[in-house]
Amino acid sequence: MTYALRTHRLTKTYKGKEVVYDVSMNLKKGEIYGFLGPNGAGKTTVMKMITNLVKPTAGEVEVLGEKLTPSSYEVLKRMGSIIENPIFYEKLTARENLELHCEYMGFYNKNAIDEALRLVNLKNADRKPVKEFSLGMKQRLGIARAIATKPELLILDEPINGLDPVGIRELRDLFLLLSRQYGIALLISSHILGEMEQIADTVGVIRDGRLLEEVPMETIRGRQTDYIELRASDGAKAAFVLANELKLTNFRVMEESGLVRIYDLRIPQRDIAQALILNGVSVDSFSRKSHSLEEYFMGLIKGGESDAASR
Ligand SMILES: Nc1ncnc2c1ncn2[C@@H]1O[C@H](COP(=O)(O)OP(=O)(O)OP(=O)(O)O)[C@@H](O)[C@H]1O
Repeated sequence: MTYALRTHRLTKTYKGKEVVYDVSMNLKKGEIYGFLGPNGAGKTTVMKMITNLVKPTAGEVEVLGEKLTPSSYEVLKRMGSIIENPIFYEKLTARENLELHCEYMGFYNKNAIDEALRLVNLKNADRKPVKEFSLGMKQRLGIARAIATKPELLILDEPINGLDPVGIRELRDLFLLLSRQYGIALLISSHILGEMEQIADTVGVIRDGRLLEEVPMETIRGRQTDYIELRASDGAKAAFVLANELKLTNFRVMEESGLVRIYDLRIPQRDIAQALILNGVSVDSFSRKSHSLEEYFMGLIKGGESDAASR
């Protein structure tokens, strides 16, 4: 197996406090890795260590098979990144910003700049000064800058933050294109789980500086369970009908106000609705659902919290 990026027991301590502890991540070539965690979990610190902006207290980073050292200039050229908000020369145009960056990186190639602007859909805006750009355009320009030097690995810290739904969709399509057509591996941090669910191949969940889990999306999908969710006028009464009239055991009343989830899908929805109504329970909504990444993630985070509380 060839990896684009691996970290081995990466640890960072600030003033005696471990903000990242023992993080071992494995990002395969060409894949999209969703790096998920709540605010303050340590995502940016991990990414700064990966890009050599911060020195690890302990542990190692391996980029494209090479161990990172303070003088790893060559391998770092094969990696593009946006950590925190990308900063540009505001008075210069998109193209001028990219030209300066490529020259600085020792990689000047007009075609690569054209292609990067085209890929992020800024070809028509390339003569505008950056100060006239929207947040979404700036994010896309940041990505154009990161890919103009043809990297094999991209590190993107919360690229979706603050974007509207259209901006998010554009970036999602771009990430898929970069990974699937250009074979670039992407490490993308986010706390917007729904977005990662749609594009990630692997998900790593970090909380309190610790990597709680690293798992292929396929495995999470395999764990998903379908259920019927209904909102009844009376949760307790609905439970009584489900247990006694329909002989169901695998269901849960989520809220006393009447939100019920039924995991046993053998009885048709129509029969369930009928039994409830005949027994004086009205049903406001009825739908078939499945556990999303959001619920999986919340389960992990909450599991952590209750462990901590019981310690
Ligand atoms: N230079 C520093 N000195 C001291 N503490 C720091 C420093 N940088 C980060 N921290 C702390 O490390 C923890 C992790 O921060 P980090 O920015 O890595 O989290 P994050 O997951 O990226 O969160 P966010 O999404 O809010 O940026 C936080 O408690 C933060 O206050």
